[in-house]
Amino acid sequence: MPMASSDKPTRQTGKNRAFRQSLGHAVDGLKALYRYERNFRKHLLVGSLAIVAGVILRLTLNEWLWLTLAIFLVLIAETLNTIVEAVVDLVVGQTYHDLAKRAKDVAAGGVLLAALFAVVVGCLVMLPALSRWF
Ligand SMILES: Nc1ncnc2c1ncn2[C@@H]1O[C@H](COP(=O)(O)OP(=O)(O)OP(=O)(O)O)[C@@H](O)[C@H]1O
Repeated sequence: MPMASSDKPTRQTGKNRAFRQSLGHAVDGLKALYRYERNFRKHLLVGSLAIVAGVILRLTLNEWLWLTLAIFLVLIAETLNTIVEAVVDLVVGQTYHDLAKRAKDVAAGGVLLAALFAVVVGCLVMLPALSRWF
């Protein structure tokens, strides 16, 4: 999905000079993810619900580690997918290209792998926690 090219009104193309400036651009990246990527918002919502469930079910430290790893892996995979989509669109625009399709499909496959891992972790963590709760 093409993103707007005017996200950065400053139009900076050179290196960042300060940590605060780098951090600002990283936060802009997260805002763009949230604003333009529907799947990122969905994964963020599911991850947040899993955290609420984890608090209610009083997960152990070990369970929290696995759960947060799974949540962040999905969000990072979605970030990489968005990068690939943006770069492919930048290079080929609306033109069909087999390599563009491969790049986008592989990036989407990476998100699917991370999501499957999250489902496995969710089941392995939540089921024992649920059985402790009842
Ligand atoms: N330039 C292109 N050339 C060939 N195939 C393309 C091209 N652009 C997109 N596609 C195909 O269309 C699919 C959807 O591409 P699109 O850029 O719309 O992703 P998207 O729907 O935003 O993905 P996501 O669901 O991850 O947000 C890609 O996975 C790919 O198979």
